[in-house]
Amino acid sequence: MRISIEMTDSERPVIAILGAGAVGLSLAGKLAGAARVYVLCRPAHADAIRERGLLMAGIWGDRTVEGIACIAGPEDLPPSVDYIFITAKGTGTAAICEQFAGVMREATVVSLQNGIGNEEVISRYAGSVIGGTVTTNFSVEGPAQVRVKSESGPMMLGVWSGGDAAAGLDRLIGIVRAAGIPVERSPDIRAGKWAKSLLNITVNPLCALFSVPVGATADDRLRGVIAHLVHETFAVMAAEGVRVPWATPEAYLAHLFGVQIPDFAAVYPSMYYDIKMGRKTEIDLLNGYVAALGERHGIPTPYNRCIADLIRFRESAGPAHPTDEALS
Ligand SMILES: NC(=O)c1ccc[n+]([C@@H]2O[C@H](COP(=O)([O-])OP(=O)(O)OC[C@H]3O[C@@H](n4cnc5c(N)ncnc54)[C@H](O)[C@@H]3O)[C@@H](O)[C@H]2O)c1
Ligand SMILES: CC(C)(CO)[C@@H](O)C(=O)[O-]
Repeated sequence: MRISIEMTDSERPVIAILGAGAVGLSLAGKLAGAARVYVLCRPAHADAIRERGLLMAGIWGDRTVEGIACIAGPEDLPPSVDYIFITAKGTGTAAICEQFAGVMREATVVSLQNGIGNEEVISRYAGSVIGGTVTTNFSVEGPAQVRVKSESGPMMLGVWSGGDAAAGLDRLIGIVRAAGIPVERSPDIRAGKWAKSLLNITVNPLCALFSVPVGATADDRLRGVIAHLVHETFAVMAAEGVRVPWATPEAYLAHLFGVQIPDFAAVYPSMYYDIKMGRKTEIDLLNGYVAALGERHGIPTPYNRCIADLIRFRESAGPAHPTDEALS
């Protein structure tokens, strides 16, 4: 299927997507059906988008999307932007906020990033902040070429901070839904970020350390480690007053092994690609975050601390495989 987007339609909302990787490019491909989309792209993706459009494959549809505008900085954006999505890794949030600080002051900024702490950083720059989670697997297959492989729930969006966030959220949910992305309103997005992080705290580092897909973490020899990671995280969440949809660690473990791991069995999580490409991971926003909070509350978190240290060591050892720097 070939989709052309009419870019002269001034009625369409204007959306900027900052970070054109697996999530950002896939989001751009879908949102282009309902909005004027501007994407902050590295040159390899920008050149390919200008030359032949964005190639999408997988469960969000097979298509070539034209009409996406690639930008190199805030100066390339139109004067008024309705929403800014941040889809860079958490390691790049502060730098992107600095670069786009002028535009963010007036905009509603949405984070779809994994881990805890991004919205706090964004709130220091943005007029309004919407927190988000996306429990879907995306990967970059080549320049401006993405595949959406599996999904285990809708995108969740909820008010984080700022006076205009509530009104902006209703409109945004309408736009995302019109674009064909499953999305729901989160009544408590702070808890929602923790709920999503449970999956990333358990499977992401193990898959990254051992170069295995998500399904491999159901191995009997890893289940005990995962159970400790979950118990520690629940203790820290309780101390923080965070209430996730599962009342006990056991209830979440049943969901993890019964639903989420089977849903993502064949795919590799984002941290696996970071290690493969020799990039810094989001471990400080996941297991490292749990360990740091545990220390503050006097809660022992030896499993999360150990996993965080193993990942930090693995990061310092460089790429796992030859890397295509142009796409990183
Ligand atoms: N990949 C997934 O399946 C998945 C699913 C759910 C959530 N997430 C989360 O979404 C976020 C994005 O993940 P991803 O897998 O798309 O990462 P990614 O590394 O594929 O993409 C991020 C992109 O942002 C770009 N970028 C970062 N800073 C930039 C800057 N200052 N200027 C220009 N470009 C910049 C990088 O070059 C990279 O291409 C992460 O927080 C991740 O944990 C990923
Ligand atoms: C859902 C998930 C584990 C699957 O890719 C994703 O959050 C990721 O890759 O980090």
